[in-house]
Amino acid sequence: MTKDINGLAPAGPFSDADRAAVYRAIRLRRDVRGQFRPDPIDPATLRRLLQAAHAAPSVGLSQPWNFILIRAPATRQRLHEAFQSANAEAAGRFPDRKALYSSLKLEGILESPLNLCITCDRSRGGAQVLGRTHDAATDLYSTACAVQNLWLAARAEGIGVGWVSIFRPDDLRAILRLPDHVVPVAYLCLGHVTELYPEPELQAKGWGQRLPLDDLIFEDSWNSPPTA
Ligand SMILES: Cc1cc2c(cc1C)N(C[C@H](O)[C@H](O)[C@H](O)COP(=O)(O)O)c1[nH]c(=O)[nH]c(=O)c1N2
Repeated sequence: MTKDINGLAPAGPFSDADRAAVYRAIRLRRDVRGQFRPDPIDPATLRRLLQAAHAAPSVGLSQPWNFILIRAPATRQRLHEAFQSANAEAAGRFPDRKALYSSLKLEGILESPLNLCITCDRSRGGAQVLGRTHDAATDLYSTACAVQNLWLAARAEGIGVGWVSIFRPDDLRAILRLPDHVVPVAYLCLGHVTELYPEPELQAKGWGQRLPLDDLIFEDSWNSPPTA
């Protein structure tokens, strides 16, 4: 990219086609549980996905993430068992919808060719991090930004991503041998996909619905009426 004399790069809008591609990736990104193909993700593609994650914004440029690539079948088996145990407990938290809950597939730990845990090192950047001085959670938010970057890039690459959060955190810590200062933010299943739901799967299966955007927009304060 060319630089101007102040060291800044041009920042005009993308071309129509490029803009459409960005919005398309956002619109067509899905959480994937059951559509993974078993063929591996080639190293160059995986590298692009990790580069996309690593390009995320982070508080004070602290880049608190690490990427744990999980391929070993024995490790995945243990994680799958940890999921099953937590998921059985979770089903009991929805007594009125237990049958529907239990019918949902909520992970692809064993079917996907790659699992990836994105962690947040809460000590990264030292005791004081610019921008984190008054909100300690901002390192976790930064890590979530990395997850979303990867998720969108993966959609563009034809790689499905599924986020699995139904684990007892101590199980994840023990299996992945995480030190105390490292938080497992996202456990992801990755693999090629040829078909995706056109809408959130949880919507297609009657668990929930996307809320109308206009109901979520306030002006100036929480108590203002919706703008619509
Ligand atoms: C922090 C977090 C945690 C989870 C999820 C997402 C996020 C952001 N999602 C995926 C979630 O169900 C999904 O994103 C929504 O249903 C919307 O669907 P699409 O992502 O648009 O397909 C998810 N899905 C699932 O099957 N098992 C899970 O444990 C989780 N956990």
